[in-house]
Amino acid sequence: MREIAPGAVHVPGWLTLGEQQDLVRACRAWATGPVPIRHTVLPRGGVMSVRTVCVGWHWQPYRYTREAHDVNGRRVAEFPAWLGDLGRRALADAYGHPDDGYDPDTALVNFYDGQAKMGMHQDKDERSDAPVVSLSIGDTCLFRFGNTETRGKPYTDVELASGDLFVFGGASRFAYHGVPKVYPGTGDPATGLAAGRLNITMRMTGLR
Ligand SMILES: O=C(O)CCC(=O)C(=O)O
Ligand SMILES: [Fe+2]
Repeated sequence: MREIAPGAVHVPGWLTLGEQQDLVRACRAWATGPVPIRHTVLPRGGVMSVRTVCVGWHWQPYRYTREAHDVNGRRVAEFPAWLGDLGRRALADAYGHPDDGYDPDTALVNFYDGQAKMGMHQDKDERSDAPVVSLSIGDTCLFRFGNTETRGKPYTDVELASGDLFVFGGASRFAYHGVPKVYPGTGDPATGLAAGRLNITMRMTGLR
């Protein structure tokens, strides 16, 4: 466990192998539908290198809706109760105190192949300042965690490996962060993911 910045905590190896296998299975099912996983298209036409499927609420830059209007118009899969339980347990373990009613209602499931990256950004489309809970499975990545003012320095580079938990809330909730690099071939195929990196972020949208 390491505090990267106030409210930002990295917990290496938080998920068991069995939990990682269960999450890989769940993400595989979500990736097929009702809204299939896809490369998100940005408003100015750019295409994200990461592939994303959403649960609970659909994120499309830069808002949440129930239906995936930029994919097939269908309503995304329900956010399952077990995932909320996992999110509360994650938060309690990362912060070392009970979760004060953390109730995530959306998860963004990102799949990175060996070339995929994510630029520095803030998670700020939620109407809530509740923490973001991030779980990583598969290949290790370089995760850059910065500050709330600018995309640039100061930032801290952290390696997120399979099973790692990262929580950012409080003073770090709106910090810029990104994934400059994935290290292909570093994951354990026993998770069920033969290649690439899976990242699941749970959030509270504040919507209803
Ligand atoms: O892949 C990660 O570790 C971060 C993903 C992320 O920042 C996001 O989905 O907003
Ligand atoms: Fe993010």
